[in-house]
Amino acid sequence: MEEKNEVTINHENSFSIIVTNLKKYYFGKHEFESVKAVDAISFQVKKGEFFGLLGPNGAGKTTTISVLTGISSPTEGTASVGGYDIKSELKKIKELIGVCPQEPALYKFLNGLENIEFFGKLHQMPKEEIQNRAEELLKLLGLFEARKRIVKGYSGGMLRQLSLIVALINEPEILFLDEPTVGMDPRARRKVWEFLGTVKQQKRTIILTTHYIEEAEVLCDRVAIMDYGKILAIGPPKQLIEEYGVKNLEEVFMKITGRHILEGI
Ligand SMILES: Nc1ncnc2c1ncn2[C@@H]1O[C@H](COP(=O)(O)OP(=O)(O)OP(=O)(O)O)[C@@H](O)[C@H]1O
Repeated sequence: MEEKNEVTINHENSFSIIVTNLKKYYFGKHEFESVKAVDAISFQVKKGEFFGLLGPNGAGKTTTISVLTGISSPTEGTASVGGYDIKSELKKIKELIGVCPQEPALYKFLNGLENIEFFGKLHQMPKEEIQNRAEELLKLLGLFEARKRIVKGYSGGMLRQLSLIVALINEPEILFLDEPTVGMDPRARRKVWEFLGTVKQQKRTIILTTHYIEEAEVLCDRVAIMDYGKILAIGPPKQLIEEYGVKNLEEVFMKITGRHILEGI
């Protein structure tokens, strides 16, 4: 049930992301070592949409984000982000996006606020703007009190929250979140969901990867269910649940694959 589209790079169109027949293969020395991490996927994300890539470990979610954000190059296929081509206009794309990677990339020996300031300066933001934005985001995520603590002492959940703030510091039009709540306790997870609800109201486009069913159902306008590099189903959570005549997205996945999403995690 893939959405097929020809990529037409149009900076005024209503799509933030257009992915067409995208492939990312990792080649090993031997055939059996090669992996089709992303295997001919096509989808579009509308401006302002909260779009989820939902699937088990190894489904190809992170690889998809890596290709769309220029961390790795595609084996085949095309994609545009913010109207710019991922192969030839990466510099423009970098100006539009914020990325919250699966492994937070922060400076452990700086405190939380210093980390935010560092990344704000990289974006050439004025000092006062960085301060104001940092304060607002730290308060929204409940990290304000910990802002002057060295990051080395942060818990895994706090590191993810700080990583989220860093990804948002420059007010990106398009936000990529790779498993933003992994390892968080339910309270911290709900706090982040609430926060992301606020971010969504700011009309940003958000692409989230997750293997948490509830996260996809609560946050996403539409989800693409991925497995073994392919998109198996795509649509609004409620619509998919109805279409497959089941109770939740976990059961949609089960109905298609005969497996649980969380199997093996
Ligand atoms: N650099 C790499 N070299 C070889 N294989 C890779 C590489 N990166 C990812 N893979 C493989 O590609 C497939 C997809 O991995 P990917 O990390 O994109 O999945 P995922 O859905 O994000 O899962 P997870 O949530 O566990 O990160 C997996 O089989 C993985 O082992």
